[in-house]
Amino acid sequence: MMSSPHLPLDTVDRTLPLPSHHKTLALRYLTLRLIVSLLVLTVALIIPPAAILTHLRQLSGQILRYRPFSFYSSTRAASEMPSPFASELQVAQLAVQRASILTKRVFHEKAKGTVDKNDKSPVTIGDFGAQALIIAALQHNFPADEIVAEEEAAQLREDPTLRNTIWQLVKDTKLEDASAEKLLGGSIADSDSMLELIDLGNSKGGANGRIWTIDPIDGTKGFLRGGQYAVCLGLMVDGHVKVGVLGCPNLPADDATRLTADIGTNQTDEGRGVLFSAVHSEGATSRPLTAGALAEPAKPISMRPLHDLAKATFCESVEAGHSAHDDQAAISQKLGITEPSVRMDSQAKYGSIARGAGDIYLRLPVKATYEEKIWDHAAGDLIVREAGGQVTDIYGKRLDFAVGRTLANNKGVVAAPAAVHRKVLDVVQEVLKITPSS
Ligand SMILES: Nc1ncnc2c1ncn2[C@@H]1O[C@H](COP(=O)(O)O)[C@@H](O)[C@H]1OP(=O)(O)O
Repeated sequence: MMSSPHLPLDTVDRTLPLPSHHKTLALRYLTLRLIVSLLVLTVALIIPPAAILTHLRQLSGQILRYRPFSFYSSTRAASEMPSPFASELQVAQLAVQRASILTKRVFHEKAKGTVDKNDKSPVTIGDFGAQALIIAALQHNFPADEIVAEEEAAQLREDPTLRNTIWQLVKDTKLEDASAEKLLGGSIADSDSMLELIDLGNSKGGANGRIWTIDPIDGTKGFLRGGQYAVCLGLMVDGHVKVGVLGCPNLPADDATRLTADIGTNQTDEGRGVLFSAVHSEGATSRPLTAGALAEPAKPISMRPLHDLAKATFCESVEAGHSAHDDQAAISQKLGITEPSVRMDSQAKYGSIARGAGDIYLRLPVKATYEEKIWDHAAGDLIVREAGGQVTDIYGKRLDFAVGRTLANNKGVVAAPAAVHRKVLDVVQEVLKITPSS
């Protein structure tokens, strides 16, 4: 009987002898299968199945995370799934790094010792310049995203001299790494484009979609005196902060440096500059904010475990008009803290407690009507929470970034390690006479 490709398999006559070259092929095939089976058995006996799975996950993660940039360095362990915000984090870090370079130039060229400290023009120049550079990077990479930023360009449209001063700085400020600079979109085309970019920061904010928050120079007084200030960038998705980056050019680069006072006032740049970052559910990190910052691996940071609240270091604003120093002193005393508070400007306070250089940050309201701005808190709030902290307002509510350009649903800020936050909040409420119903 002839076998036919159209016959069902079980009708083929298997008793027919195979041609000899078929026999050789069959023999080779069986030998190969035997060798493969033996290999699989050996591997399975030596390496536990979980390890094989982990290896496969690592391999797929590495392939998915591959970026053709030499400076790219993810903070996630290789065994984890790729971060959904990897490119946002990378762009945000580089954008903050580039803007920080501009602010340092402004300080050294236009502020340091040369002007009356009442002259706010270095702040204006640094603010507009840093905002333009950050928005240019965001616009290049995520053109559909909205932006809530502090500055608008109307003042520059009326002042050609100021506009030109800023443009000269903006067009000359670049990252050292050419591929990183290219990733951010390179130079802005001209000064008109710069003004248009600055004005893109006019989103109303809210609970829907992707919205970036920018404070180009947070802590203007600190910036002017050569003390603490921060370049702040956060990404919110549907009202929740997912990525936060803080460039703190004047904080000590070494995470282990404990807070004493406004460290770094008018010192050189040597050993200073930190880039704090956090991605929701992925932890917080720090790395030196040097020119080639992202070449350095990011180090995970965490809040200091506080076994004895009396030994806490608490920090607060320098400006008495920004937070109630007297209430904060009373709280500190009730907690048994004997060390004086550490006063510093800007969101550098959030970064400092997140890396365990300090422990508690209190920002108790001075004016009942003041609404905190989302760009003053978005990045810092995420960085502290991802480092093991809790951040609430004085009523114990999480900061609500979903209601517009301000934190209209919150009053004040209480940030502390999660394990002791409730205790700190109890004392805050006792001193402020807040009852659960108030
Ligand atoms: N009455 C106030 N209460 C709280 N924060 C304020 C008040 N007035 C201004 N600020 C904000 O404090 C921030 C600086 O905080 P810090 O004291 O921690 O450095 C500034 O961005 C400033 O916002 P703005 O730029 O709108 O004036």
